[in-house]
Amino acid sequence: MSELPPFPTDVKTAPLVSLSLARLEAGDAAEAAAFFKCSKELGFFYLEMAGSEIGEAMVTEADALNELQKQWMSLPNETKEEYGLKMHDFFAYRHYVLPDGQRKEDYNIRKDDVLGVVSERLPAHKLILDAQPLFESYVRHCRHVIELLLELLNTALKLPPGTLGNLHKASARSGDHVRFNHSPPAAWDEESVRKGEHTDYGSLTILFNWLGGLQIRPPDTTEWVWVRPVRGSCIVNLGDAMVTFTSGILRSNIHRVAPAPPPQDHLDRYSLVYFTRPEDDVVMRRLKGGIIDAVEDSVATPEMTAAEWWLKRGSGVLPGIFTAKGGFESAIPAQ
Ligand SMILES: O=C(O)CCC(=O)C(=O)O
Ligand SMILES: [Fe+2]
Repeated sequence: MSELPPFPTDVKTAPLVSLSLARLEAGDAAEAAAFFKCSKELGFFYLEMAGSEIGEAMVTEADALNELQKQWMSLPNETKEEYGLKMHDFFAYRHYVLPDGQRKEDYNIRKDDVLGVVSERLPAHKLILDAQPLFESYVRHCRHVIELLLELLNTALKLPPGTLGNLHKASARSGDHVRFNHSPPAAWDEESVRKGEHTDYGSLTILFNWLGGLQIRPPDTTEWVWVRPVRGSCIVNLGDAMVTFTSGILRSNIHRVAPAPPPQDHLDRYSLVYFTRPEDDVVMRRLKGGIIDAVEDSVATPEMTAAEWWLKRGSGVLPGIFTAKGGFESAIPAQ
């Protein structure tokens, strides 16, 4: 990895706690309690990978996928568009034209293609197909982390054993995917920054970024604060599906990606995301059991399958839910 200019010290940063993957893997009760606390209060945390064999492998793989995505995003636009929305409504290359004509772009690659859950994979460029072993290893490692976190949440919520895990089996069809994100260096444009405000709509998200730019708006505030990238850690956040399943016990926090702050603002920004979603045929509604039974029915989500849900959210038809001031708001576009 080439050296990047540092994230600035004079900007306001978000109060994310840092949890250790190794300690969570080892069954450390205090770490598990800290995980449940931040899943309820902020819905975002750092996950430090050092000391975990799988975590350390993920850091190396994320760096390799970052290099790969730089190459992929450098392909001619016509080439990338061969894998665009005409190929698939969501698992595709997408772009947004900034006022200066440059493209903010992403590319969604589904877990079911990488792990062979579908018999026929969507077409992909040679760069992607040649990196199949890297993708497969990375997706399996992300799934290891996801399954551990779901199990810990299941225990903390006092749900019958395996409830959350059984809604998220890696071998079942789902909207899980890897995302490459690229933003070129660009002047701050309030409209495009605002357009990007969103909650994630899946269950859990694993994010690697190398430059600043990610901002969150903490609960009970109206101020956007920066999330500092931390080398050797990923950022994990909870999505709207966890809010629906738990009737609001868990939090899916609003966030957005702004141009990186100086002295990082002249660089192209890339990030690598793994989104987990419930299995396609899971019905999106509050779960029965554990401490969820004791809370009021506070999330008015129309019932539909997870497949309908992520397609609607992914195309912007269904607005997001997020807890800004303890209530539920819906006036944001989907991402
Ligand atoms: O690029 C980042 O840091 C965050 C990206 C993100 O929030 C998303 O793709 O949903
Ligand atoms: Fe997001």
